[in-house]
Amino acid sequence: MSLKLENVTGGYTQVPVINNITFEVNPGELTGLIGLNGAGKSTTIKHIIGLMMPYSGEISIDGLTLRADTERYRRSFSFIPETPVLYEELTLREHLEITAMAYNIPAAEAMEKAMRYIKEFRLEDKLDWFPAYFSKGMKQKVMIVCSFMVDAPVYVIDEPFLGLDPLGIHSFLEMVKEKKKQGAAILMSTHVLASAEKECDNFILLHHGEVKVTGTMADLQKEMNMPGASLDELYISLTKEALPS
Ligand SMILES: Nc1ncnc2c1ncn2[C@@H]1O[C@H](COP(=O)(O)OP(=O)(O)OP(=O)(O)O)[C@@H](O)[C@H]1O
Repeated sequence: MSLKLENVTGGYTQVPVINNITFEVNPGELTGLIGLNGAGKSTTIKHIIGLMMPYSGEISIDGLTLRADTERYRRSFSFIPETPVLYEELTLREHLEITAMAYNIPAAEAMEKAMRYIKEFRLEDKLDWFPAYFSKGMKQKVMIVCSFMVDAPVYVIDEPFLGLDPLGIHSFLEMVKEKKKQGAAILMSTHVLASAEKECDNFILLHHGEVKVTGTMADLQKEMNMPGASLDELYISLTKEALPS
């Protein structure tokens, strides 16, 4: 199933932010959403996950839209936010349980799926801990486990690298590869361009709320007439007008 944005324009009540955005995230592929601070990445993601409604245009997952079938649309994707959002009064185990309930996954099956990720992140002795005792990276890992324990066709991931240690990043990337192999379409926003260049199959370069260029590294290099350029170089060139001279 693919995630499709067609001519999406949107923003906050008085502040238009994204303008006529069109792109597609295909099954089995990791697509990087790249842009400067304020480019509109989080706003785009908020529209995809249904926290905001577009002024115009359409967002669909395999033809399914939020407007037409809210519940099925919401169950078609799983989201990892940039800032972990955990319930202070629930333990790690209870977070796994409510995620299973939200997605209608039988409890035993959900725990079996979750435990693979819990072990990979070395959290198995923390199942009965409350979030107040977790570090920032541990909270981020809980969000990743809650998202990946759901077998969704689409994953939306907002800046996953910043709170994780190198071992955590390695484990996370292995999980992403596994999801890709299973055919998931994954959209990931990040500023960590070296990792994005290495790991992503496709890129969407956003600037001032508009999609400037999309495609593989080879497509971007060709489109921007910069053969052999790194993602870092392409990105800086694209945003030069925004940098101080
Ligand atoms: N709640 C809000 N109300 C009004 N405007 C907002 C709100 N949140 C963000 N914006 C504006 O929307 C624009 C895009 O912000 P957004 O958070 O989407 O950027 P981003 O690309 O995710 O940036 P970053 O890399 O810093 O996370 C910015 O101009 C920002 O000021």
